Amino acid sequence: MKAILALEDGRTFEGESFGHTGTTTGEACFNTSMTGYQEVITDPSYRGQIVTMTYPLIGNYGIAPEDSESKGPHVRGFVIGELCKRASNWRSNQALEDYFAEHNIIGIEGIDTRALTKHLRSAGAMRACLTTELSTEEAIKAAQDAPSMEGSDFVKEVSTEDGYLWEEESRQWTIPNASTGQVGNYIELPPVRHKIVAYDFGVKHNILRSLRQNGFEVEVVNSRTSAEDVLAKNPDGIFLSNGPGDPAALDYIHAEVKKLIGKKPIFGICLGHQILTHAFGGKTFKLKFGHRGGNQPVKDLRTGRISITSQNHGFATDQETLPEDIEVTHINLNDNTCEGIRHKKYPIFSVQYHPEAAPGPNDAAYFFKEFADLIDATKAQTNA
Ligand SMILES: NC(=O)CC[C@H](N)C(=O)O
Repeated sequence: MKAILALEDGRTFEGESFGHTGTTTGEACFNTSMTGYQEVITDPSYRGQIVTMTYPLIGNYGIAPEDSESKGPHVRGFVIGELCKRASNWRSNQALEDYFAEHNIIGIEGIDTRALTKHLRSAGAMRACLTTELSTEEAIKAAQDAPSMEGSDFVKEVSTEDGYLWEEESRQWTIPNASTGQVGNYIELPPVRHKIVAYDFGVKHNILRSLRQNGFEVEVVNSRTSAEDVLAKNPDGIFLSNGPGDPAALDYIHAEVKKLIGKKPIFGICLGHQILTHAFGGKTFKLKFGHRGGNQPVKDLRTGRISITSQNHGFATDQETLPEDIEVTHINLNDNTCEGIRHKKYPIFSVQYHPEAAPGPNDAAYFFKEFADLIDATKAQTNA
């Protein structure tokens, strides 16, 4: 069916819908990863966004249940150049189109995603409307009437209702075993060394998996859990997850995290890093068009080492607002924005990017081990 993507500044694109039909609005953004569309679609941090993939052909390996980063899709709409009609992958059990139809997600193909991306890069992030039923004028109006990403709290929509213990399935996929027919190859998990509590602001499964694979037992809790309740569990450390929306709109979370500073080792990723920024008394701001993809260069200022990282964020820490006690440890080499911080006195650090990848490079995977080492050092100090 004919579909229209309209931006709030009046620019429009026409294409064909796939999956669901109807009308949806959200913030238009682009992701430059060459693979990993399923991880992007199911990453809760994309809540409220209409995502464009710059890679020209999408859907070629279908959907495989184990590759989802959460229980279902979170994007508000999906914009691509060309949809591959026939998925080819032995692990896939569904075509992207059918997955979208099942979950009521509107996709649009046949879009000049290069022109759209260049426009967003020069004009900045914008609200958008994706529709199969409105006229062009109506669609532009709907984009203009959509709520802004700034000030939006989407964490309350994606956090787990009840707490749970992460059960690691430790599966590393390989080709099917020819003699047993079994698919998947199970890796041995290390014994549990540390028990931590993870705040779920929209956590990706591969973060929980990476933590477990580094010797953590992970108890996941709702985003509204009080600092008192977390400390009552007496964890060895606390993890602050990624998540959607504007980090500045989460005062009720900043206040709880503030109470945890100096009490336990803390590690934060993406939204977790931005929440720590606020808890330290710093501020975040909206980037012009965000960092989303698998090739973002980050420099570790302490070692000079450069990592190619997986990223997905539209806001960033304002370095000028950080108090004396906080050191900027990492910067993005494309625009020099803050990508990592560390407390000078307490065992607390965070990164703006995604060491768990999924999708993207694994250069930064060492942070999970660093967190384990930091807890070891803290325990040794307390026992000394
Ligand atoms: N991946 C994330 O945690 C994203 C954090 C935040 N929602 C941002 O866009 O900056």
